Amino acid sequence: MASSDYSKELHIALLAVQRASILTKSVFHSHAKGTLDKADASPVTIGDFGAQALIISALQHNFPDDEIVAEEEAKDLREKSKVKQTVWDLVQKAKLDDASGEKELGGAIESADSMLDIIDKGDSKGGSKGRIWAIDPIDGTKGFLRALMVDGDVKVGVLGCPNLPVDDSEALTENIGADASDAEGKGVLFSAVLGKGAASRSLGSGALAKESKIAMKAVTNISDATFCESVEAGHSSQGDAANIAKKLGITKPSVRMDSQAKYGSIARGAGDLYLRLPVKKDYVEKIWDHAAGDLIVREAGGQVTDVEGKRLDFTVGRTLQNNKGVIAAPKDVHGRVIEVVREVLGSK
Ligand SMILES: Nc1ncnc2c1ncn2[C@@H]1O[C@H](COP(=O)(O)O)[C@@H](OP(=O)(O)O)[C@H]1O
Ligand SMILES: [Mg+2]
Ligand SMILES: [Mg+2]
Ligand SMILES: [Mg+2]
Repeated sequence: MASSDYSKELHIALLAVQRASILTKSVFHSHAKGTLDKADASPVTIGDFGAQALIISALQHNFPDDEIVAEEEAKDLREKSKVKQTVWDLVQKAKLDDASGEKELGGAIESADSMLDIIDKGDSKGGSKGRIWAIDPIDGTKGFLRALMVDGDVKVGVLGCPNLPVDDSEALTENIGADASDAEGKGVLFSAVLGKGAASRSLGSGALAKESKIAMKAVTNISDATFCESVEAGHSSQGDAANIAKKLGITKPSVRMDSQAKYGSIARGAGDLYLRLPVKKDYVEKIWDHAAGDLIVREAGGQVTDVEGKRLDFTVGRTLQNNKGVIAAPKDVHGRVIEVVREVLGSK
């Protein structure tokens, strides 16, 4: 039975991210060598399917009664046997260096067909009752996210960021996009448990590394703040962000970064604000893009809301249909940021 302090959930989620990152690294490396057939499916898609299968298999082994909301579905794989085989080959090879960790995750998946069924176990409708995991097998091409919600509250959040340095003094000096290199020695895992603070550790491929507590940086003068936003202009309005920054007196250029690495970066004080400003009126954010980041930033001393200042509501299904955009900032300055966000968005 699951423990009440969520230590087992955290441990399994962390190990599962490490195992999934072994697979995604191998996808990116084989793609670089041109061994994957791009005409069949993009390497990112292959990585997404494989990572989702590995993660759900680990969660099911440990928490068989939990529901899972995951981004991908196996439909396309069922129709394309060649891609299915490619994913299956990758999944069979992705193992932790550490045999005891591999055992804790339930070991290998039985067959290619059971892999497809496992991928489709991520089809929960979500909601406000019971234990539900939210999973993004690969986010913004190279991050990983998982979070456990219980009765609509995020209790455990884990983010894997293979392209962020473990030491935050190096972070936010450059824009980190989809093509950032996957150099050895890089990679960080962020995590949080509700009420117990946030931590980071290096992302490895076997037993878990030792964690260090993280906290947001205090912002005494908001004009000195650094803000992050999406690399993709279609995901967050960079024009609105520039206007908001200007009104706050911010002169530093924004740091553009893929994935929920933005949440992890501000949570450890490498950067201060995360602005995600709606581009399309009808786009609804997905819970797997935000559940872990929301908890990690709040446990590091921040506040996370939508553009109107409402907390993100994870209880209404697979999407955040009650929210628009995301504004994350240290608690003390969050209210001021929202004021300016409303001014700028309201005057459009
Ligand atoms: N029009 C849109 N507005 C906001 N987010 C969008 C979007 N279209 C896609 N996304 C989401 O943005 C995520 C990446 O976020 P970011 O821009 O911060 O890197 C994508 O995750 P996936 O890459 O997992 O599909 C996707 O879910
Ligand atoms: Mg996607
Ligand atoms: Mg995503
Ligand atoms: Mg994804």
